[in-house]
Amino acid sequence: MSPMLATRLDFTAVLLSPSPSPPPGLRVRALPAVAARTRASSLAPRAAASATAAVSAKPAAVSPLSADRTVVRIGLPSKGRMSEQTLSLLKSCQLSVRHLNPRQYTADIPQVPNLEVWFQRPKDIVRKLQSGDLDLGIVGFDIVSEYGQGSDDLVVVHDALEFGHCRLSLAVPKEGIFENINTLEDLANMPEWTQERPMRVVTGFGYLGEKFLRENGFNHVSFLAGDGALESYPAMGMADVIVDLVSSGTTLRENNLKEIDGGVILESQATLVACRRSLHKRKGVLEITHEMLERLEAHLTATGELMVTANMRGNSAEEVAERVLSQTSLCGLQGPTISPVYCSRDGKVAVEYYAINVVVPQKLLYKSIQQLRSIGGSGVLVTKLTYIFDEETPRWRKLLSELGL
Ligand SMILES: Nc1ncnc2c1ncn2[C@@H]1O[C@H](COP(=O)(O)OP(=O)(O)OP(=O)(O)O)[C@@H](O)[C@H]1O
Ligand SMILES: O=P(O)(O)OC[C@H]1O[C@H](OP(=O)(O)OP(=O)(O)O)[C@H](O)[C@@H]1O
Ligand SMILES: [Mg+2]
Repeated sequence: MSPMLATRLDFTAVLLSPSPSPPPGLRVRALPAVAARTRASSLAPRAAASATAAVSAKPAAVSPLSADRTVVRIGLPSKGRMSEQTLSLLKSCQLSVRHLNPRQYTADIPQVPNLEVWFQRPKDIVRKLQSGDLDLGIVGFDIVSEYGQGSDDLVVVHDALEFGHCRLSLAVPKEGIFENINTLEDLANMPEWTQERPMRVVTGFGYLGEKFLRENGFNHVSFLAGDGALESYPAMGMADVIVDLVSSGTTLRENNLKEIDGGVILESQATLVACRRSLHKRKGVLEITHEMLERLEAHLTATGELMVTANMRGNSAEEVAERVLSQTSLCGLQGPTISPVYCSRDGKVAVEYYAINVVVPQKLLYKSIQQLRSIGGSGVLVTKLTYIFDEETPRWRKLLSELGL
């Protein structure tokens, strides 16, 4: 069977009929704001927020939560580039996954006794979270949005796990009839697209792609579903434009394609997602979610920060503090910690040196060392940080309020 499935969608017809309402029992809500973040690039995600707007969604097969399952389940990507990075992030949070046999789809995290790991394809993680067969999952926001379709069954617990960064973007050929097409508006207004000859779009993101083009005034569009190497389709004459993930932009460039202004549909990175009903009803899910969230937040806050310790001669802690605070790179999280270093002088306890502990961003390390030296710092030690736990976890508070707890 052909790996592709051609879907022809004439928007003239689609737009004339009223949008179907969401099926009963499926409240469509805005997903968290990863998509709405603005990017520094000139390709502003014009309709990024639209990917979160209310739309019709097919109901997932929602089964009642199985009451006889007492163990909590998390789904992790079984393949693809997210798989290794997910395991490595969990390991950095002391949540190492013990996977005895690579052909087995289950594993565990010894640190969290009541948690079972299931390796699944990313799209299946989303589907199984919706059906309640998984309670938690780590998956890209692109997959959550495409397969979750705004469903209220899913709750994004952590929206920025800081890996798997990419964007879902529309791209067109650089040359030929697209040579002077630089914006979404230019593309929509091309006289070439008619009911008989619609703009042919190839994508693996049929739901998001269709919704984006419909909401941006495209009238004559047909879709072709493709799984990979989509950048080859225009050159093969099989599609006019593509809607696919872009990270560095290399694949587009190497295949003579370009992004256009307003063509970014969604910004994505890895997220921790939960099944709403599990959070409410399954024993242990909320507690495990809390622990994972605390560890992930504290670890990601600590990433890129270093602890710098140095000794400095001085008459008092205050006098040393004054010197340290005069340097802009040495202010730490809440100012430096300064403590006396005790030594024995003529049989008595004396203080000649003070130890300074300060957390500095990794990128300011060298500047901080220079500043420490300039005010008399010596014996500088630099340590990586595993966690920075704040007084409270903002995302936990947000989750509780989202759950009405
Ligand atoms: N080029 C990229 N750079 C960074 N992250 C990406 C890139 N492409 C995809 N991703 C992210 O990684 C996730 C997994 O994509 P990947 O292509 O590795 O696996 P897959 O889609 O399961 O495999 P396949 O493409 O073979 O079907 C995507 O859903 C997306 O969130
Ligand atoms: O902007 P870039 O950094 O070049 O990355 C973008 C490419 O990465 C993904 O493909 P992948 O490597 O997963 O191959 P696939 O097409 O087989 O899925 C995506 O589908 C693009 O083709
Ligand atoms: Mg891929």
